Amino acid sequence: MSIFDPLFIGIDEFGHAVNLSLIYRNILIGGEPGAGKSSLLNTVVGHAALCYDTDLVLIDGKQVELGLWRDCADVFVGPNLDHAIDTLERLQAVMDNRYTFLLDHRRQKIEKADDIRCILLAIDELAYFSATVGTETEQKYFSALNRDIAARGRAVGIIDASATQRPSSDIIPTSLRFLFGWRWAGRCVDDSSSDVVLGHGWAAKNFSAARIDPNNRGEGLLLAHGGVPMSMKGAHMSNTDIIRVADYAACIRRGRAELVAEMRAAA
Ligand SMILES: Nc1ncnc2c1ncn2[C@@H]1O[C@H](COP(=O)(O)OP(=O)(O)OP(=O)(O)O)[C@@H](O)[C@H]1O
Repeated sequence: MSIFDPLFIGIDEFGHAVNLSLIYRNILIGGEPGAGKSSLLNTVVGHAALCYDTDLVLIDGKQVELGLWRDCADVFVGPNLDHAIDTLERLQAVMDNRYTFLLDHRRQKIEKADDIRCILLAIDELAYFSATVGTETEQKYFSALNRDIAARGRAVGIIDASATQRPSSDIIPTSLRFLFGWRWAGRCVDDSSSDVVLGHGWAAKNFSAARIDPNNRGEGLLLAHGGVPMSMKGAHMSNTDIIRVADYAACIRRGRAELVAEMRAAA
């Protein structure tokens, strides 16, 4: 699989598959606790884990939401703000190097044929790093780094997938939201929280994730290709499913790394 191909993320209200292209995009996932955010993020990470052209950078304040992918990840960050900041700084340096490459080759974005590995940056839970742990200065620095990566990373193959259970304007200011082309709102407590994820004004037009049945976990409003929020149910992998896919992905990734090392040694 390639990250340049659309990924299956669930079904719409007619039962049709919902496929989402993630390359050159970021995705914001918001909703109340239990809405199904981690489930959707796991689907995105699982797809990327199986892609031959994608590295994984996973930042998970709770550790267990994305922790099953740890063996597939190039970097796995737990509840450690210093480590998260250090990781985003390194990602920023990679991003800058890639822009230098593009400039040198008179190009504006990387393409599939470039053989440059894309990077999925997945963050669960955004508010943990931007508003809970550390000093205010560190939190602001983390947010600034994440904003920069979301703003400039897309053209150089860095995809930002961030999830939060606190869809409020202090965690997702408008300036940050607009950097996420794709947005998914699981059930939210009220219309304004739903608008924080999807964008101001959608609730007034009857697109509010506050109307989702709290028992219908995984149901959400997706703002993507069509430009209008669509109702959909996210694909869900059980713990066992994730372990199976993650073990398989770790195995093929290790195999690839060994193959590359062998080819380099032979060259
Ligand atoms: N798409 C889905 N289909 C079926 N069940 C789902 C789906 N998504 C989530 N669930 C159920 O809801 C539970 C909570 O989902 P999940 O952990 O993804 O929520 P969350 O929004 O990430 O919660 P939190 O903010 O507390 O981390 C899951 O354990 C699962 O049982």
